[in-house]
Amino acid sequence: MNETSKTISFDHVSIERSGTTIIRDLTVQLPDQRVGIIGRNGSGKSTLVRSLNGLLPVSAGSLHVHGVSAEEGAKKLARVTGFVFQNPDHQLIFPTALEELSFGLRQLGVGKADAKAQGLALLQDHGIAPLAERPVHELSEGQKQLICILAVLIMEPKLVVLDEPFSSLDLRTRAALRRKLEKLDQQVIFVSHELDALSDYDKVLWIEDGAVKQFGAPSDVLAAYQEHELSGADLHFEGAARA
Ligand SMILES: Nc1ncnc2c1ncn2[C@@H]1O[C@H](COP(=O)(O)OP(=O)(O)OP(=O)(O)O)[C@@H](O)[C@H]1O
Repeated sequence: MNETSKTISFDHVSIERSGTTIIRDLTVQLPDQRVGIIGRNGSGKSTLVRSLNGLLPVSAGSLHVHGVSAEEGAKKLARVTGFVFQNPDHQLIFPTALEELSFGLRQLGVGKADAKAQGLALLQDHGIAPLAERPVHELSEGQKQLICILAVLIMEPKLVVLDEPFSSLDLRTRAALRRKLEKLDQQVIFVSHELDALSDYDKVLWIEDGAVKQFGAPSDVLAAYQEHELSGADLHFEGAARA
């Protein structure tokens, strides 16, 4: 494996949504194992990370994710990048948790019985085996979110992208998942408004108006972001209103 194959590289990347350029001419290399992404509402964080598994195409520039070029297509990107959505209803497609977990493994060529056994073992590890056969639509938001995260982790992608996935999780589940993320060998990209959750990450990328505002050590970037966002008496909803 050469260096390029372990790195995310955005080179003068632009990304459009509904004809509007959201990410503009963004260049950054992300070789670090755990990278946090921060920025105001509407700054372009989700748009940026959605390009990593081909959910959104790059409209200009070049993107490489662990040796795969975005030009090779969404399917190839999706094979290296597991993506956990903000909203579980955008991710869950099967009637039960166990089917959701088994499906990914079946796609990777694992036999039916093995896939089921591995899915069940993972649910057991997280103390939620009783949810295995429950209809997904009957689960709480937090339970659904946990299933989404496990459905990605069970496939052991080279890159795990989490787009603000902890908002419905209780304290205990959050802490357990954080510990799990810490132990992962894969690269993790974590979009979050919870700055404390990123303080021990390797690097933090601050996105503003679809461009890199700052990229560096968490201690520097998180402090600069807080200072920038909370200083001044004229706090208003500029970021949230950008549309
Ligand atoms: N489907 C869409 N079509 C057109 N524009 C969109 C679409 N989705 C998002 N946008 C716009 O793209 C911009 C960036 O949105 P994005 O969701 O990437 O921001 P974000 O930084 O992830 O925000 P948040 O912190 O609120 O999740 C916003 O101006 C938003 O209105």
